[in-house]
Amino acid sequence: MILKSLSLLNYKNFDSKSFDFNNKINCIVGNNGIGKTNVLDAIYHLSFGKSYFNPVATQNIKHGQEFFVINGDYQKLEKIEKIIISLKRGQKKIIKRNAKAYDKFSEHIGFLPLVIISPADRDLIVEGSDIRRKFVDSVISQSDKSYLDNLIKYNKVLAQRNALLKYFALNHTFNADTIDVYNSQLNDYGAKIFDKRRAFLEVFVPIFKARYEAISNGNETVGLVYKSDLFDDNLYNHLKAVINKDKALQYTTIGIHKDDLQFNIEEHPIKKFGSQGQQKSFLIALKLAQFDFIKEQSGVSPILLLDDIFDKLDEQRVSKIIKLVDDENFGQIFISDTHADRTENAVKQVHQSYEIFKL
Ligand SMILES: Nc1ncnc2c1ncn2[C@@H]1O[C@H](COP(=O)(O)OP(=O)(O)OP(=O)(O)O)[C@@H](O)[C@H]1O
Repeated sequence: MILKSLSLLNYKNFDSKSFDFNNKINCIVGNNGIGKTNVLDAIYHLSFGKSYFNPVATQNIKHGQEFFVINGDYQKLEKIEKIIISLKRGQKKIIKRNAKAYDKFSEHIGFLPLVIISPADRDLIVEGSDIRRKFVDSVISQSDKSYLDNLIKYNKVLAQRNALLKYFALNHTFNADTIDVYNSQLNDYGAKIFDKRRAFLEVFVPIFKARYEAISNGNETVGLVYKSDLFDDNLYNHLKAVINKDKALQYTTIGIHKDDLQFNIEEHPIKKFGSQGQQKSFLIALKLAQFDFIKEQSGVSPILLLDDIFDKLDEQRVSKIIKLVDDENFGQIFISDTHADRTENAVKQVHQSYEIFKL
């Protein structure tokens, strides 16, 4: 799958900008703050219907403007697919594929598989469990529609149960039967999500370990450990057992929305015990494993976005990373970097087909 061309209108710092891309490697270079990451984010937007960096949709509209439009022409399985995303202040975002608007954005997820590696990935290590759950959900969702459906349904019921707990507290009342209906629904959707997460990690962990070993030359052992209350008992029983706590706190304290993925190095949390270099290698391995997994599941090479990952790395490592991604396994790659020479030198050593876009 190839992004042939991209055009932006009022997207972040761009008024109007168009690109015709190379089928293999595209390097977006320029000074700090010029908009390199914004170009990658626009490409991310086309795959996921939202920004990777700024979750507030309207903040992606250029200051002082009323709307943005992102236009991407893809070649996928010999077909041209035209994707347009537009957002006008005060209105709902629209995603169109070949001029037809999607009813549900979730239908689009996975159609244009994509993996991004960025300095912002550090949040996966330093932030709370929700970021790691989102990572797992995003990897599985790109190749499994029913997973995303179940997740959306689970979250809907969860919000209803939480609203009900608040209502009970406010009105000093309680109805066990209504809560029980929600408990059953959460149990059904939760079990499906738990099973998928467990099955996914069984396949994903060995891929991740192999990627880490290649980057670190096999010097350390790393692990990903899935933590979920559902390993002990089913969600229905758990929800019944914690009802007094839930009533007191007015929200649902147990369920797959509390699952976590522990990142370990030598069996200890990498957040506390990993060096900066080890943490960076860990994140790159995680994302390359995501790439491998999606490719294996979908049969399509995801687009790979490498945002600023060469910063603070010496030339040898830059070449090593480019070499790593430049086997035939990989499809189209987008690289952003402040150093035009550094990127070009590294890229031309390993591939003849590349394009440099100077912003
Ligand atoms: N909604 C917006 N309207 C106008 N400008 C915006 C908007 N959102 C972000 N920007 C601008 O985009 C620029 C940042 O762009 P980006 O992060 O792509 O830079 P970069 O080239 O990747 O920089 P660096 O090398 O520092 O990472 C900033 O100047 C910021 O002010």
